[in-house]
Amino acid sequence: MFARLCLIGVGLIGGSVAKAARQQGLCREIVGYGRAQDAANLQRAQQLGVIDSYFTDLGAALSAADCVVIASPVGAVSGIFKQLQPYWNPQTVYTDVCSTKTSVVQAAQAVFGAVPVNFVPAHPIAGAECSGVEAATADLFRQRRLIITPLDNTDPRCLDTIQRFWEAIGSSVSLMGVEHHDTVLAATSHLPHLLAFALVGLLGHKDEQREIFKYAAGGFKDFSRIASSDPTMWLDICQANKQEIIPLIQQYQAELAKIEHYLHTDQTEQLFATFTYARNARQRYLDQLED
Ligand SMILES: NC(=O)C1=CN([C@@H]2O[C@H](COP(=O)(O)OP(=O)(O)OC[C@H]3O[C@@H](n4cnc5c(N)ncnc54)[C@H](O)[C@@H]3O)[C@@H](O)[C@H]2O)C=CC1
Ligand SMILES: O=C(O)C(=O)Cc1ccc(O)cc1
Repeated sequence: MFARLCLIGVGLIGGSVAKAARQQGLCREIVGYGRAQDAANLQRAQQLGVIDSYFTDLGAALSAADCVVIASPVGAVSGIFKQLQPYWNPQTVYTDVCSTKTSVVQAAQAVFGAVPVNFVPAHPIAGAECSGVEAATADLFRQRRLIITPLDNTDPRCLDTIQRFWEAIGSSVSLMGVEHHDTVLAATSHLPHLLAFALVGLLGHKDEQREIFKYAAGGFKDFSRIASSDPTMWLDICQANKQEIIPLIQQYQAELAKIEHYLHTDQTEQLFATFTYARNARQRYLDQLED
């Protein structure tokens, strides 16, 4: 499919894209690019056989690349577009894997004036609470969703290429508007991560925290897993999508206040109805996972 795949950022997601693309025979050569401070990580990625070679010189990394995947933290994307601009090649397909899409598209608009037709914004809805190339796996995206947020001017051939790439890796691809993506992901990904950070932080500050964590059951382990996620990555995501996240925090606070009120006033039926409604909603979520 590609002669040279260039990954800008070779961590959990970039490394997993590389492993999956290699396993499926989607490219002849895979190279990584990073800043001087990323060199040790890139060297490790090469040692692990995730990439064939790496560069800290962007021009060298991009040379002969027919596909470029930006797999850096959200906050680095604007700077990366600025660096890419002088080398931008109309024959190359560019894409990204970032968790927020409006910020990425706005960054491209700011640098290029209009989002280049050969840039296809994308987001794999798959990952983990761990980061780094050591955690990369070839099957991370298998049977997982991937959202592409094309723009009106996106070249259909580039869109088709990126869609086929992710399908070959095993993902189920959906197309969605850029802003709609950020609304949906704020609810199911960004808010839950914030809630996990908030709860574990709250408990961690308590004097009896050792006792609390010692006797935590499986439910706490399930709920708190994503509080092990990379704080830098989540800072970037939350800042980039705060317009969508803040109203959800407010709605969640209102929901908690309602539950608090039911408890205070012994409104058993209301409390039961609240739990039952949520349980049924989760069942609907589980049912559609099987579809
Ligand atoms: N971790 C997850 O579960 C998921 C993450 N994402 C998105 O994927 C992107 C990458 O996340 P991860 O792979 O988890 O992070 P990671 O921390 O494992 O890897 C990011 C890599 O980018 C490199 N990097 C940082 N700034 C750079 C720059 N200016 N130029 C070149 N390289 C740079 C770092 O050295 C690091 O190796 C993020 O935008 C994240 O929002 C998307 C789906 C799932
Ligand atoms: O670890 C988990 O359960 C995740 O939710 C991983 C994840 C993190 C960020 C994304 O944009 C998509 C998926």
